[in-house]
Amino acid sequence: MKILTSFAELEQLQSNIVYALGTFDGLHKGHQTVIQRAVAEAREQAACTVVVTFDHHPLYILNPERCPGSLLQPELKAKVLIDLGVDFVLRLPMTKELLAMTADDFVAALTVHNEVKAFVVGQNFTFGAGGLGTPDLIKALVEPKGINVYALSLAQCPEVQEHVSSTLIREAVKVGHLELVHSLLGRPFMFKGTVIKGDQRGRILGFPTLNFLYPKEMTLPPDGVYVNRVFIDGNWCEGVGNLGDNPTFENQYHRFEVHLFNFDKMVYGYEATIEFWKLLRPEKRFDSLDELIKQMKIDEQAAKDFFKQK
Ligand SMILES: Cc1cc2nc3c(=O)[nH]c(=O)nc-3n(C[C@H](O)[C@H](O)[C@H](O)COP(=O)(O)O)c2cc1C
Ligand SMILES: Nc1ncnc2c1ncn2[C@@H]1O[C@H](COP(=O)(O)OP(=O)(O)O)[C@@H](O)[C@H]1O
Repeated sequence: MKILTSFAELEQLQSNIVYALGTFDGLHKGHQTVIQRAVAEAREQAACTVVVTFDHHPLYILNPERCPGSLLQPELKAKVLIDLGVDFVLRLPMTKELLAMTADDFVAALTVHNEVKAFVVGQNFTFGAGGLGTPDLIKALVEPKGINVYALSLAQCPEVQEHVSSTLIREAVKVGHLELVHSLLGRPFMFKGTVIKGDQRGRILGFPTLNFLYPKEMTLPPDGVYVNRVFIDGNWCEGVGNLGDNPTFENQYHRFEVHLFNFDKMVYGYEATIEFWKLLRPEKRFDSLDELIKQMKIDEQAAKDFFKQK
């Protein structure tokens, strides 16, 4: 899969194209339906699939304070898109100029220089200046040229009787409903980070932990203790983690740390991917180390039981 970042790079593409359009934050089940349809259509038409998306949410430019947290970092997003069979991603930098581009100009930029076979979008997709571009507008502009437009109905979420949306998933992450999030994403909620040095206290407590700074652009789950799986040093490991600022101790900072079962290696500086499977309990302040250790043992057993029953 190749990532393009400008219309100029897109123009160089010689092959027939099927587009999937969307912001696609999280690549949830609804997004996956749109992209899978584009990939299938491209195969039928001997075309390549180009997913057109943006590097940031529009509010990142318009009103950064209100910009929602992301559900998937770019590197992990690329991996999901590769697994879906996508050939190209046109990841447009979100800028004032792009936001001012009319919907007609946006469609023209995707069609004037390329041989396009089809567009696939979700029914509620809007784009272009003022969000005035709709699936019907794409149809009006390109169907006369023999280009098919498929506006797919929205994937429904049986758990809450609403359609699957990035907003719904963000809200579920923020309150710690990680099992619902898992079901709506079709995979666990995850982030990627680098192992940093902590206070070197974990090993003394009998619970060495990998420490990470939680990525600030990502939607933040509540502080608490989680069942996790971690990809590190080429393997997936099960574990139990804590997100928070360790109120039992003085002079702490907000971080995520995870104790892995069946792991015994020094991995400072390594990259890891951390999955969140379930919130076990809120973080709390303990009056003594013994009480904290006693609770960590209970947490460890709860996480092991979770994986055993899965
Ligand atoms: C399963 C688990 C549960 C934890 N729960 C709490 C907690 O409720 N309150 C707290 O202050 N710290 C909690 N911690 C964080 C520990 O205080 C921390 O891992 C320990 O102090 C080691 O820190 P270090 O890795 O910086 O050396 C938890 C850690 C783990 C692994
Ligand atoms: N089972 C394990 N789970 C997590 N980290 C482990 C484990 N065994 C060894 N380690 C290593 O020990 C380090 C954690 O030890 P710890 O005393 O908690 O130090 P720190 O506070 O720097 O994280 C990790 O960064 C990792 O390299």
